[in-house]
Amino acid sequence: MSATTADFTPPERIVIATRESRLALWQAEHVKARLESLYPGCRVELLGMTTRGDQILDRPLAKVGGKGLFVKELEAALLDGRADIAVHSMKDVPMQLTEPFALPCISAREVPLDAFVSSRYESLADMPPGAVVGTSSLRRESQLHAQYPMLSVTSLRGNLDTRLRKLDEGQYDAIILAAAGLKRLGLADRIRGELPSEVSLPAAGQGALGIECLASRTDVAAWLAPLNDADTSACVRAERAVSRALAGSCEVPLGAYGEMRDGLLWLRGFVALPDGSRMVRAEREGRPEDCESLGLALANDLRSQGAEEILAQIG
Ligand SMILES: NCc1[nH]cc(CCC(=O)O)c1CC(=O)O
Repeated sequence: MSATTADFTPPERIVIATRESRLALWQAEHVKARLESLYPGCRVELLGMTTRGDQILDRPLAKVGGKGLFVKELEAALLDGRADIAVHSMKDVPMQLTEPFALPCISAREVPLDAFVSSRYESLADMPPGAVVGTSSLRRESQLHAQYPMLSVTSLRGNLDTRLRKLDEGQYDAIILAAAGLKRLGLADRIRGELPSEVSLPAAGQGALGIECLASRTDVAAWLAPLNDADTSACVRAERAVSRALAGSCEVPLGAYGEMRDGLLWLRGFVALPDGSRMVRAEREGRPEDCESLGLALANDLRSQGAEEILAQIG
């Protein structure tokens, strides 16, 4: 049977809106290559854009308006038809998408774990008291404080290259980054070790790519369908439901991580104070079809242990 049926016409041209950081461009090129191999006759073009988020990357995101800053300009290009799709790290996509937009595709996840990067030390356990660990998120910070109270945890900003440069200049003894980003940029050799999820529970969506388009573009959703990974999609949707229910898109010390285990989705989450002095955790297992309600149930488990009080203190 031909690929062309009454309700499916293969694309002739697809324009991908992307941020221009090295990581964003890698991700857009990756999706471009996959679309080109799926649809050999199709021209796939990148539309690079600098977002407001990129201009202020060295300042704490929570102070300047949150993660939405990285997607707004890309969404503007979808709205006015300059682009058909936008490729995102799922971790950077606001938990609540606004009305005309949809995320029809979440592709197979790269390693979701955080990575320990250091030229001085082998591992967190190897670091002496007072050694300085740089991290860009309250989620990592709170977990480090809770488990390695004798280390000095300080903030680390900038894109991946900037963060590695700051480490190499000696401003930190070690830094924690998402392993997926390092691998995508060919920097896997910088990873001294991946932190197990028991040590650093990942952020909702970490390691997964999502493709956004206008909800009205059912043609685009059909083109993207083969790139969707059902397991990753269920896990990430469950993780985002936890985060959405508790915190929206704000930068808070919250982790949510789903894994498929014997056909079931095993979901874990936590909420903590940045200094790690209080932390609530929960886990649940459920059917992947029920991913959203599983996430909401886990958020309720965390609430019943005081998650909202903790978040209010950070407020
Ligand atoms: N917040 C920045 C960001 N967004 C996505 C990644 C890494 C790749 C991914 O998680 O998919 C990173 C870097 C990091 O957290 O170290």
